[in-house]
Amino acid sequence: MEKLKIAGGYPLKGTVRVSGAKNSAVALIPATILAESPVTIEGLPDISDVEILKDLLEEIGGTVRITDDEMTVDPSAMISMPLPNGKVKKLRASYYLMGAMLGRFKKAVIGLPGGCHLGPRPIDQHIKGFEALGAQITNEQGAIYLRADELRGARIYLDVVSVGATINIMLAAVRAKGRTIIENAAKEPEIIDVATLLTNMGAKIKGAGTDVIRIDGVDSLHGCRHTIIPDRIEAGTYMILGAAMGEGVLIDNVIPQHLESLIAKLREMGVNIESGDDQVFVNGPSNLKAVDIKTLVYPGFPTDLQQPFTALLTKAAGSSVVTDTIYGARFKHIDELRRMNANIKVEGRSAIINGPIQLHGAKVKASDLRAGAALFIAGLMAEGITEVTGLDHIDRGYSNLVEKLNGLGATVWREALTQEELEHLKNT
Ligand SMILES: CC(=O)N[C@H]1[C@@H](OP(=O)(O)OP(=O)(O)OC[C@H]2O[C@@H](n3ccc(=O)[nH]c3=O)[C@H](O)[C@@H]2O)O[C@H](CO)[C@@H](O)[C@@H]1O
Ligand SMILES: C=C(OP(=O)(O)O)C(=O)O
Repeated sequence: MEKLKIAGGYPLKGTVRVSGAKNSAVALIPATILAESPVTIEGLPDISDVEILKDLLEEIGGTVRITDDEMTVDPSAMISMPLPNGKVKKLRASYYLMGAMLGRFKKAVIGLPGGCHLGPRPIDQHIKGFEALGAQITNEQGAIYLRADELRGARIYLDVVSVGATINIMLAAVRAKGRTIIENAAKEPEIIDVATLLTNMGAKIKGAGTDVIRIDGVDSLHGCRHTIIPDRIEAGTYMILGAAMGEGVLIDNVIPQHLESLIAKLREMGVNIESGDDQVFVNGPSNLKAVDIKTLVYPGFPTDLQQPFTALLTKAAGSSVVTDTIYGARFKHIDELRRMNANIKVEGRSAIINGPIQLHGAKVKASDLRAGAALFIAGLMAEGITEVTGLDHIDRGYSNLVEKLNGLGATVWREALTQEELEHLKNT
């Protein structure tokens, strides 16, 4: 096990290239199960979630080849192997194996997913959707058993706007008989990306990216080649970093329209942002103004950028309020930021940040992926050395982090944990 060491307080400058989107990749890879011939996905990020999904596809009989950032999956010999335990618990998106395997094999056994601990993360809307399509579902000792004699199209209204449920229902419905209509669907760009792949595989989907998606089931799907969209959360993380410490940071391979809510908030703080077709230039001024943010479903401010943004707000003059309406308990990074001298209070679903404060280097632990992002940003803002443990979380979502940060002029490196640190981590 390793920790990330950061020598903070130095300005950052230069260009950073954004990788393919984690939250697309983790749905596109399971979607390949639905095809009857090889599917190639280009531009995949080098993250552990992708590695684990590759292993899971191999466990069910797929042949997977990875070269550079391209993955080719031959799904022809796959079978509906039960996956009640093991790697499915290491990531959230293993739930997409349910929709994809139900669509192709009409049966699946998948353990309940893992992923970031952000408070309760039920999957009742996924189950409701599968049941509406005609599946019988039971939960036996933490594994979901799904079976259907036949999947039939249905009208499904989601009680909560859910990215995962929208994609999972789409995955099953492309192989159902007749028309499925998903109402109150999520509108995140990753949903459009998955719908684009499925359409290229021969599926009939209309309305992805709006709150009503219509799917006409087909008898079979075929292989194709697909290029993944850029990761708006990774791009947003580097924009926040550019605002905090940048003396001119160019973020390359980004779709600026995916980040309008973040761009608006950064401009409100006084950050200078210029956006082009697929690039955003960020220049962080020395004086930042406090702002309030409220996370919302897309196109609102993304919950996945709430934690990194909180780190930036420690530098802003005045009092800022951050409210997370999606995950009311997504504040595990706050105690760690306090260790670094931040002045933050948590009240219910909100964090109140008082600034400006000069952060100090400290030993901190990432409790989840974006808490990790908040901490490496804080480490780069702080005076002195910061050590971040919990890198397994950060490695789920940030491709080549050390190389990208050092490419901007940071001094960041990974170091093996000492025996004493390993013991301490086990006990906390
Ligand atoms: C792999 C992936 O894409 N992860 C993203 C996805 O997670 P994920 O798809 O799991 O998140 P959802 O959009 O489903 O969750 C949104 C809200 O709905 C609730 N809910 C969800 C499903 C359900 O069946 N019942 C229910 O009550 C959740 O607890 C949460 O409060 O969207 C989240 C919200 O943008 C992001 O933080 C995650 O990065
Ligand atoms: C919460 C996240 O991921 P996951 O849903 O995969 O846990 C995230 O990417 O910030």
